Amino acid sequence: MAPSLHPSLDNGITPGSPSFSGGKLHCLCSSSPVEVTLTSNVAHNHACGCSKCWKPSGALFSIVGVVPKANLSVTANEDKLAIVDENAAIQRFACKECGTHLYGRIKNEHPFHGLDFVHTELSDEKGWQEPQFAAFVSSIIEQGFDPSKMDEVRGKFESLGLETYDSLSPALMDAIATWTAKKNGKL
Ligand SMILES: N[C@@H](CCC(=O)N[C@@H](CS)C(=O)NCC(=O)O)C(=O)O
Ligand SMILES: [Zn+2]
Ligand SMILES: [Zn+2]
Repeated sequence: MAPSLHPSLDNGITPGSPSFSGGKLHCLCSSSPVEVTLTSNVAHNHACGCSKCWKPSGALFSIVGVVPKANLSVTANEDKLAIVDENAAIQRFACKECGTHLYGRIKNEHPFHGLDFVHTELSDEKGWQEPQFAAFVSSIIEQGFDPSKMDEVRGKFESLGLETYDSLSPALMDAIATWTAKKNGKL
């Protein structure tokens, strides 16, 4: 049996709606959940296998997309949030009670500065952009996944129509390289 990737991938992908214009995310606390309101859909939504992105229990991958930070606000119980790792490029704000990551923000100079990283599965609304690709796939081995089963994992993504990468997608890697070249005066 193919390994479980993520609940929103295992039974097929539900396409998002191009006219969807945002909604609310909640942490998993049964009382006083943290609420984040987004005023746009996400972009670049993807599966991430890295060790830092929040995954639901039992999932091998995170599903994470971006919104401009101006489109994100914490609208309830912000006092429950704390930064997971102050030194990471992405400062991930997690609920201190249930551990769910509500959003990740890039604090310093960075190609993705101005974008926030969010997990749309934390919303009850339908229409969020569907996952577009899988990133940092080989990183699941670092967390203890059996390397001999990687073909099954990549095959499952392929059957879903998603390309797999061991860093980010070519479009995002090109965006990072362009930013770096401009910073260094090469472009
Ligand atoms: N192999 C590493 C990869 C970590 C990594 O580079 N993650 C990417 C994708 S989320 C990143 O941009 N990280 C920046 C950060 O976490 O601040 C791991 O699994 O921890
Ligand atoms: Zn919580
Ligand atoms: Zn990640």
